Amino acid sequence: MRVSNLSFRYRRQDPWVLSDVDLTLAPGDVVEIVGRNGAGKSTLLRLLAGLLTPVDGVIADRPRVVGYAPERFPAEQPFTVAGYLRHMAGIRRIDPRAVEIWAERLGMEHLLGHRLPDLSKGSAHKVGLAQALLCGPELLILDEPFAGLDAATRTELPVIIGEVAERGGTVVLSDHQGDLRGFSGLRRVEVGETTAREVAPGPDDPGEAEPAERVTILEVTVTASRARELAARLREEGHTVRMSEAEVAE
Ligand SMILES: Nc1ncnc2c1ncn2[C@@H]1O[C@H](COP(=O)(O)OP(=O)(O)OP(=O)(O)O)[C@@H](O)[C@H]1O
Repeated sequence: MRVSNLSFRYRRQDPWVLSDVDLTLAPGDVVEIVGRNGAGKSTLLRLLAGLLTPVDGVIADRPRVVGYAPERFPAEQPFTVAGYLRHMAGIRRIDPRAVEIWAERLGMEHLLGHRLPDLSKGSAHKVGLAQALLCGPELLILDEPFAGLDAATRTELPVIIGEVAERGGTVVLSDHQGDLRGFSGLRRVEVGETTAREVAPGPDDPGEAEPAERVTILEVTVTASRARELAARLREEGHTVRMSEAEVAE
């Protein structure tokens, strides 16, 4: 995906938020957008997601399936969590049973029957994350995804991000709290003074000097009835687990 000479302002009389931005994002990239408050991080994320249109310049080769989780999920909607997520799955032609799988993964199965407007801030935020992840995004855009998350989900989210990247997806996110610092291979793009430029990884990042421990993929065949329990146990131990489509359909 290539961003060329991108410029954007919200209204004709407004100052430019971004001007002449060039950026290349490759499959498997995980890119953190950094910058001070008001620098234009959310604006750039919305442009990348295709929710805003550049005033000048182009965004080419955007992947087909885009998942976007906003900084603040609009919870004032007349749905239950399950109703909303199933509806989103329907729009995206996803097996609705994937809703339960993501709900479990994000620790929100107990919320499926709750009404969206009644959710706490953190729970509403999880619904925003779930709808972005449901579609199996090739481009995943997350605006402050760690904000307000409980400890278990804060630990799980980098694993999920790693899985999306591992299967060739591109992940772009803002992360004020620094939860992704130390993520191996993390690229960083700084937004400020209307420009966006690649900057070196922060001091906590392992970068190239300290390669991540070698990993291997182990395929395990297990009866469908035991799959979820085993997957949960392996995830608790910190492993990345991906289940086959057959299990999603169980
Ligand atoms: N809908 C909008 N209409 C007009 N101006 C906007 C709109 N949204 C954002 N802006 C302006 O665009 C600029 C960039 O805002 P943006 O939200 O992208 O910054 P940010 O880096 O994400 O900030 P923060 O770190 O506080 O979330 C700011 O000056 C903001 O006031």
